[in-house]
Amino acid sequence: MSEQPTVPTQPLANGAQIPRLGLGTWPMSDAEAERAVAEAVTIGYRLVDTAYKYGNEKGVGRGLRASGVAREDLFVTSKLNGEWHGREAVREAFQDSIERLGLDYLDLYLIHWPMPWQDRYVDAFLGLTDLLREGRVRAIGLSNFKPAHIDRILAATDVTPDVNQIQLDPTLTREAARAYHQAHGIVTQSWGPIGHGGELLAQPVVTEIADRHGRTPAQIVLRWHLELGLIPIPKTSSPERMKSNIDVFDFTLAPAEVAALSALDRGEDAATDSDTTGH
Ligand SMILES: NC(=O)C1=CN([C@@H]2O[C@H](COP(=O)(O)OP(=O)(O)OC[C@H]3O[C@@H](n4cnc5c(N)ncnc54)[C@H](OP(=O)(O)O)[C@@H]3O)[C@@H](O)[C@H]2O)C=CC1
Ligand SMILES: O=C1CO[C@H](CO)[C@@H](O)[C@@H]1O
Repeated sequence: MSEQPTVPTQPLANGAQIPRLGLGTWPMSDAEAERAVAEAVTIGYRLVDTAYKYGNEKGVGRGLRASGVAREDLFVTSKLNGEWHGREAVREAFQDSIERLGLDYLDLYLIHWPMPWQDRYVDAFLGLTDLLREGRVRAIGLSNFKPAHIDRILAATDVTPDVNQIQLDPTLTREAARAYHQAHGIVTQSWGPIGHGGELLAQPVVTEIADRHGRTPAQIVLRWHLELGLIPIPKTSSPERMKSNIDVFDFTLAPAEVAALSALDRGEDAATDSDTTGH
C-alpha cells in the first residue's frame, strides 16, 4: 500500500475541481462521523459526502476541523431535502447546513431527490444557482435525477448542474444516464459504489480480477468506477478499509476487465426509482 495516497481531481462545469473519490457518511451518527471523517482526512481523503437527511453534519464538521487540514484543501458536499424545494427556501436550508457543519461555504450542494410529485425541483435548482452566483457554494448539482428531470432543469437555466449523484455499481451500470450526463457536461458521482459491501464483492468475476491484481474486491470495483470516469464515494467507518478504498490510483484495469465487470449489470429497473422514492 502506498504511503499517503493523493486523490487526483477533475474539473466541473462551473470551474471547481472535484476529487475523483470521496468518503460517504451514511448511516453514521454524529459521533461516528466525527471520528471517521477526522481519520479519513488524515489518511488522505479530501471529499466528504453528507446530507441534511443523514443527521450528522455537526459530526462531519467536527471531524473536518479535528483533521487540521486547511479548509481550501477540502471538498465538502451536502444535500437539500424535499421540504426546501423552492427558490427562497433553499437559502434557509443551506444556511442551516453550513451552520451545523461550521463552514462558511460548501464545495458542492445537491438536490437530494427530485420528488417529481411536488413539481418543485426546477425552482430548487434556481435557488442553487443563486447560491453559486453569490459564491456561497463552489459547485451545484443533483442527485437521483433522471434524464427527463434534468431536461426540465436545462430548459430553465443556462447553468449546467456540475454533478448528478446516482446509484451506480457494476450491477447497475446506468449506461443511458451516464451517456446523457456526458453529453451535457455533468459529472456522474456513484452512490452505493461497492454495492453496499454486499454480494457484489463476492461475485466470481470480481474476486478473480482481484486475485489477478493482488487487490481486494472493493479496490477492483472502485477502480472500475475510475476507469469509467465516475466519482465513487464509498462509506466505511473502518480506518483499514478507508486506507485500502483510497489506494486505487496506482493500477489500472484492462478494457476487457472493465467489460467483464459491466456485464454484471441487472438493468435500469434494479435501481431505486426516483419517480416514486425520495425525501
Ligand atoms: N444520494 C443518495 O441518495 C445516496 C447517497 N449515498 C451516499 O453514498 C455513500 C456510499 O453509499 P453506501 O450506500 O454507503 O454504499 P457503499 O457501496 O459505499 O457501501 C458501504 C458499505 O460497505 C462496507 N465497506 C466499505 N468498504 C469496504 C471494503 N473495502 N470491503 C468490504 N466492505 C466494505 C461498509 O461497512 P463498514 O463501514 O463496516 O466498513 C458499508 O456497510 C453513502 O455513505 C452516502 O454518503 C448513499 C445512498 C443514497
Ligand atoms: O442518501 C441516502 C442514504 O441512503 C438512504 C437509504 O437508502 C437514502 O434514503 C438516502 O437518499
